[in-house]
Amino acid sequence: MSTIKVTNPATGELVQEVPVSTEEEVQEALQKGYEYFQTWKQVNAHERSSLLKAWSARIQEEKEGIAKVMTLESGKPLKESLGEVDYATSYIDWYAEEAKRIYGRTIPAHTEAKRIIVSHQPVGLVAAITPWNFPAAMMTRKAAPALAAGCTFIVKPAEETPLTTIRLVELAHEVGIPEAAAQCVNGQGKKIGKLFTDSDYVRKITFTGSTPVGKQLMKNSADTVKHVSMELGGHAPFIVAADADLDLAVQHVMAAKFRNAGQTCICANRVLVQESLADKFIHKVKEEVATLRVGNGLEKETQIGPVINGKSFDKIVNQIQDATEKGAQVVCGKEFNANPNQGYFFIHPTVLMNVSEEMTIMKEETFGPVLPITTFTNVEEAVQIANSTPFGLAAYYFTNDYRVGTYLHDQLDFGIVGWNDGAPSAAHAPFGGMKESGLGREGGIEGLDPYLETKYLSIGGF
Ligand SMILES: NC(=O)c1ccc[n+]([C@@H]2O[C@H](COP(=O)([O-])OP(=O)(O)OC[C@H]3O[C@@H](n4cnc5c(N)ncnc54)[C@H](O)[C@@H]3O)[C@@H](O)[C@H]2O)c1
Ligand SMILES: N[C@@H](CC=O)C(=O)O
Repeated sequence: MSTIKVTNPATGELVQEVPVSTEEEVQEALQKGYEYFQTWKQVNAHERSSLLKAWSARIQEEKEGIAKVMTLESGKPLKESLGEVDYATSYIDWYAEEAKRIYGRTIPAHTEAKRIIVSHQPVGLVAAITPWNFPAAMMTRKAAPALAAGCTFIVKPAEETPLTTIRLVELAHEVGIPEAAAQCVNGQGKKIGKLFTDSDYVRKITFTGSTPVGKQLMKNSADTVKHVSMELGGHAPFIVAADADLDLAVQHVMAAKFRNAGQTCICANRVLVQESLADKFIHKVKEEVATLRVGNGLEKETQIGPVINGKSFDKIVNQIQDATEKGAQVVCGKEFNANPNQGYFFIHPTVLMNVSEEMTIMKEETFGPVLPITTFTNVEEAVQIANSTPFGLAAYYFTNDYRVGTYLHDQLDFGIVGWNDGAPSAAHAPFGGMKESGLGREGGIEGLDPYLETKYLSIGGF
C-alpha cells in the first residue's frame, strides 16, 4: 500500500502515514458522491442547516486535539492553530444559517398569459483541492456552502497536511452528515486533480493554492464545462501614507505579514511607505520584529514556526539573496536554521529596505516571513507600483485622509481591500481575487452562489 508520510516541518519527525487513495477508490468515491447527490439535494434546508451546526459544535468539542494535529503537520504556532479551528467553524456556522436563505424570486411578466419564476438548485457533486497553509478553514469554507446548497462534496487535502482534514470529515460523519455527502481522498495533487477534472460526475471544481495549478485545473475543467472557483496566489501591497497612524500601521503590518510565518495568500508582500514617514516606520517595524520568537509551534512562546518544506525555504532564501545582490539592505533577520537532511526549515523574520521593482521579491509571492520595504512620493505612484502585478487578491493602505482613502479604494485592482485594517478575513465577507488571483468569492452571501444553478421557469397559458 502506498502512503503519504506526514512530517513535522519543525523537527522533520514522522507524524503519521496516510494511505494514498487508489484510482479505483477515487472513482468509486466520485460515483458515490454523484449518486448520493440525488438524495442529499432533497434533504430540506433546515435539516442540512442542523447537521452543519452539529458538525461545527463537534469540531469545537475537539478543538484542542485538532489544533495540535494542525501544528504538528503544518508547523503553525498552536495559538494560530486554535484560532484557525474557530475560523474554520465560523464558515460552517455562517453557511448553516445561509442554507435557510436560498431564496428564489418572481419577475413581472411581459404578458398576462405568463408567470416568471427564478429558483436555485445545487450544482451537483463538488470536488475540492485544498492547500497546506489553512488545512481546516480552506476546507470548511468550501464544504460548508456546498453542503448548505445541497451539493455533495469530496476533498483532496494537500499532501503536507491531510490529517486535519481527515479528522474534520470524520467528525462530519459522526454527527450524521452522510459519508457519501462529504468524502476525503488522499494522494498527489496532479493525479487526483486529473481524476476530478476528467470525471463526468463532478460538476464543480473549487481550488485554493498556487496560480499555475489553478490555471491547469481550469484548462482541464474545460472539456466537461465544469463550474470553477479559484482562490489563487496573491502579492499584497501594504501602503502607508504620510498622514497614517504610525502605531496602527506597524501593528497591522506585523499581523498582515507574519501570521503563519508569512504563509497566507493575503500576507502583505510589499510594503510601500511614503518617503517622509519611512525612517520612523522602519525603525518601529525593526523593534517589533526583534520581539518575535521563532520555534516549534508546540512551544507556548513561539510566534513564528517553520516554513512548510525545503522547496518553500529555498524560494524564500533565493528572494532574499536576489534582493540583497541587487542593492536591498537587511534591516534585521537573514538568519536561517534549516537542515534539509533532518527535515526542518526555519527562517527568522527578515526586513529589507531599499527594495526596488526589478527584484524578484517585488514580483513574486514570497510565502515566508520576509518584509520588503520601498518608498513612494505620491499616492499616484503608490497605485502604479501596487497594481503592477498580475495578482489582485488583497491590498492594504493606512491613511486618515478620506480623500486619499477613497482614491486608493477606487484605484487598486484587488478583490479585498483593507483600509486601516490588516486582517480583513471573515466568514461573512466575500473573500477572493481579481486578475490572476482567482475567480469567484468564498464567504459571505457571495460564497453560496458558486454552488447554485439558476433555473428560470416560464409558465404560460394563463
Ligand atoms: N492561495 C493560497 O492560500 C495558497 C495556499 C498554498 C499555496 N499557495 C501558493 O502556492 C505556492 C506553492 O505551494 P504549493 O506547491 O503547496 O501549492 P500548490 O498549488 O502546488 O498546492 C495546493 C494544492 O494543490 C494540489 N496540487 C498540486 N499540483 C496539482 C495539480 N497539478 N493538479 C491538481 N492539484 C494539484 C496540492 O496537492 C495541494 O492540495 C506557494 O508559494 C503560494 O504561492 C497559495
Ligand atoms: N489566509 C487566507 C486564506 C489563504 O491563505 C484567509 O485569511 O482566509
